[in-house]
Amino acid sequence: MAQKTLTFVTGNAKKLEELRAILGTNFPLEIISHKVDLPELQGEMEEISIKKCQEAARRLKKPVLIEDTSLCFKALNGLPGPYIKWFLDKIKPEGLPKLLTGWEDKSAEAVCTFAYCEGSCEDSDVILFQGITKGQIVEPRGTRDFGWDCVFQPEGFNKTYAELPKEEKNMISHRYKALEKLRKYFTEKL
Ligand SMILES: O=P(O)(O)OP(=O)(O)OP(=O)(O)OC[C@H]1O[C@@H](n2cnc3c(O)ncnc32)[C@H](O)[C@@H]1O
Ligand SMILES: [Mg+2]
Repeated sequence: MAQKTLTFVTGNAKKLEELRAILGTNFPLEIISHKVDLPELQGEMEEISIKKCQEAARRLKKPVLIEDTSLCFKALNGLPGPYIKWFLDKIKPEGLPKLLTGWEDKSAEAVCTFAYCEGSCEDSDVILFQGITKGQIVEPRGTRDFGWDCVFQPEGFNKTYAELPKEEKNMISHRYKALEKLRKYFTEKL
């Protein structure tokens, strides 16, 4: 029998690459990707992910998985948070540590929220899987191939995400932690 599929809707090829590397072959569903840059409302992380998932389901008319990533600076009460994409776009990674110039506290949380919905997708039908990795915002170091990786140094490491080998990032990252919850859910369900 053909393997069941799960459609991951994202406009970001690096997210898809990490998801495939993290889930590997030890996952009961075949992942199909659908490249759409979905509109994102303003609000709290969870609310943004729920609405993004509902919009994906409305467009594709089948069960969908989406993901939204935030980078939350403690000194700024959680900002840029879900708006990190636009900060990065305008001020580039080197601008991010500058936002914290006036603060001694450079701590931040990388938060990944996957949202899955299967059927009618009322708010209560959307299931969330969240992973958080704590770290520090530092001057850019390492490769520049993925977002803010070069300015985020995870707790317990002296390398930024961008300096760590991909396999190592994928063993400790916010995305890994969220995907472990998702894996558990689908492994038990199927
Ligand atoms: O289509 P979607 O899935 O929304 O993809 P996106 O690129 O728009 O992603 P988000 O809306 O979640 O915005 C998150 C921003 O953070 C970046 N990002 C996401 N995960 C990252 C990671 O693990 N390391 C570094 N940057 C990351 C990403 O490139 C965006 O600029
Ligand atoms: Mg987006």
